[in-house]
Amino acid sequence: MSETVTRIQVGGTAGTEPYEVLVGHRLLGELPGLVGPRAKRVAVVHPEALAETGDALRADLAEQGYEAIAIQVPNAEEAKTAEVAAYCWKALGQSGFTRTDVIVGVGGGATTDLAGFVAASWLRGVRWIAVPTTVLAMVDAAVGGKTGINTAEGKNLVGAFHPPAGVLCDLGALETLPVHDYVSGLAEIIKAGFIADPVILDLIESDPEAARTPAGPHTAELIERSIRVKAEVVSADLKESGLREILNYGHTLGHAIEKNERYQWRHGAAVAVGMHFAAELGRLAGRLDEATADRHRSVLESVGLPLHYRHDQWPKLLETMRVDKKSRGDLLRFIVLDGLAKPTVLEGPDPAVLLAAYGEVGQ
Ligand SMILES: NC(=O)c1ccc[n+]([C@@H]2O[C@H](COP(=O)([O-])OP(=O)(O)OC[C@H]3O[C@@H](n4cnc5c(N)ncnc54)[C@H](O)[C@@H]3O)[C@@H](O)[C@H]2O)c1
Ligand SMILES: O=C(O)C(=O)C[C@@H](O)[C@H](O)[C@H](O)COP(=O)(O)O
Ligand SMILES: [Zn+2]
Repeated sequence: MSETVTRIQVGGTAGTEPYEVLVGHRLLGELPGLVGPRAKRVAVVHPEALAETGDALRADLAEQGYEAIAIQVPNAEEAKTAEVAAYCWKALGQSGFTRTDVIVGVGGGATTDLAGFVAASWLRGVRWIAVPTTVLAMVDAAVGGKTGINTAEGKNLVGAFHPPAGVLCDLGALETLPVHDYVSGLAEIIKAGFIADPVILDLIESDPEAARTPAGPHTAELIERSIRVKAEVVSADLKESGLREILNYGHTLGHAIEKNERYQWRHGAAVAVGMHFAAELGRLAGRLDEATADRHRSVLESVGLPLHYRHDQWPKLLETMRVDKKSRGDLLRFIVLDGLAKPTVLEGPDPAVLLAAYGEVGQ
């Protein structure tokens, strides 16, 4: 029986190179074809948790005749540092990596962000391929070419737009993902539902418990729909000159929470609280109807994502939000909804409204 592989094109407009996101099972055989004939060397960047997978990919590529090395990096957010990037640069330098050689990032969003950034910065840009192994990386991080690392001042403050040459979403990888990480990825899926594709919300609401596992009946559809949302946005606005900002829904507060928690919270969990906040902000600013704001609470809670954060942290969170990339000068800017699937920018909200919105979130 032939297996279904869905191919979603990204880019190819406004002078950008097109590439494909493949979604299906047993896709790793596609990797050598994506690496291509020009490369002599391939570096497989993987987190500690995926040491076996990283080594298996390295061995496959070596069998195909490439000089393949594996670069193991820390799990999760600990990989997104200047020190770890420098460690990767050293490994590339020592193996004689040239402009025609290729980096493969296999792992969650933290690994693909790092691997993409290393690819963007090495020799001012080499080809890279993303093999996302978490829900979140499949539907969001690995697609669209935003790469980067954190600094002491905040999240993703250093990075580059450097799209991959291809993305392989092998759904089989999700079998080993802890449920906590699986659910964290649902936050970005729910984000895609609120900003662009409400069918996503209907599918989750039809059976929230099933949505929490890769065995659920709608897993592939939820992942594919979310990728299509992302693909459409980044194809129209790769460098975030406008439309792409909608993908930051829930992230202004979410990133501040992640920093405040020293990155011990998963990104998706922080973004879930951030979306709750954005919904309240939209409602209190007179943009969003009450039913849609309530729907944020119900759908996020139904899959086990958090809605609340510490009340006493507001002054610190506000300070961090000032260096959010959407800020312009002293002007804070938030993505809010004018209604379901109608994202828009709220600039310089009244501080009293901001505080009132946090009043619904803080505990
Ligand atoms: N570039 C973008 O557009 C973009 C978009 C969304 C999120 N992000 C970034 O993505 C990161 C979050 O990514 P994430 O949620 O995938 O978390 P993650 O990368 O931190 O991975 C979570 C944990 O799961 C492990 N892991 C990964 N795949 C596994 C598997 N198949 N089985 C078992 N363990 C596995 C990882 O090693 C890690 O310990 C954040 O840094 C966020 O900023 C980037
Ligand atoms: O791709 C984008 O654009 C996004 O904003 C997607 C977000 O889910 C993602 O977390 C992204 O890394 C945030 O980017 P940042 O520019 O706010 O750091
Ligand atoms: Zn995100």
